[in-house]
Amino acid sequence: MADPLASVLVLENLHKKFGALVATNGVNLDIRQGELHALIGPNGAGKSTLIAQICGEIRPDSGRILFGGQDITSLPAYQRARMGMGRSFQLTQLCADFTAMENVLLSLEAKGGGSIDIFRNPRRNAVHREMAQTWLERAGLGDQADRVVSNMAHGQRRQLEIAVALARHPRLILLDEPMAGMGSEESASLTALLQDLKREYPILLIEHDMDAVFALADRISVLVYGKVIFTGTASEIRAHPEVRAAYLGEEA
Ligand SMILES: Nc1ncnc2c1ncn2[C@@H]1O[C@H](COP(=O)(O)OP(=O)(O)OP(=O)(O)O)[C@@H](O)[C@H]1O
Repeated sequence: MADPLASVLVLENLHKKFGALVATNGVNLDIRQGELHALIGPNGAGKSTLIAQICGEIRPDSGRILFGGQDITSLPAYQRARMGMGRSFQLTQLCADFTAMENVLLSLEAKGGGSIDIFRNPRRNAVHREMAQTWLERAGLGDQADRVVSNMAHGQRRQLEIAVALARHPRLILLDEPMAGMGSEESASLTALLQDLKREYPILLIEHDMDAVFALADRISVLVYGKVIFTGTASEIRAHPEVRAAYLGEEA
């Protein structure tokens, strides 16, 4: 049973159907303080549907979601974001015509709940610029502040999405396939960034890149047909016959 004090996020017996299709079938999962927890599973296993329920984009049919010990099952997505649920989307959420700096500034302004006036208030702008620069540096983009997003490489955009999430002081970071579409060099540099961030932020990582998963995850949960069939460390996952058969494509 998950300890709500040690766990930043707890999913209790979540169910979700789309018509007759069972996408989430009694999922129990907890993300603990200080861990990177990876969620893996074959295509169509229900990973994105689960993350959409965590974020509040899809309402579960039954079950509960606790965030920081509070029941958030019926809260809308924007309130969950305000409570510190930071998400990096599979599809980019960046403003392509703005610079990296401006994107982080927008995120800072949104966190403060103020009006979006990054181009008008010079004094606040100076303070926020300094803060935004810190987040850009943290995400490995210290020298890219004035780069317009549309001119950035794919991997840099994913790093910028992380800087945008960090600027909101997340209590949990949700990453939905951050390595998708990356070459091996970009994946390696994002893996190094996440290695660094996971010491400070609990992270739920959905990822098909198993090298990254095995390098990063403290625990891994395997989702098959909407059900978590096993949760364990990388070596436990590798040794588990049912997981090897169901997911790693080997004979049990
Ligand atoms: N809005 C929807 N309406 C109907 N069926 C849906 C909807 N969203 C997802 N599904 C179905 O639910 C199942 C789980 O899909 P989901 O996208 O969550 O899987 P996934 O594990 O994220 O897959 P992938 O790894 O390919 O992204 C699939 O069979 C999918 O077709």
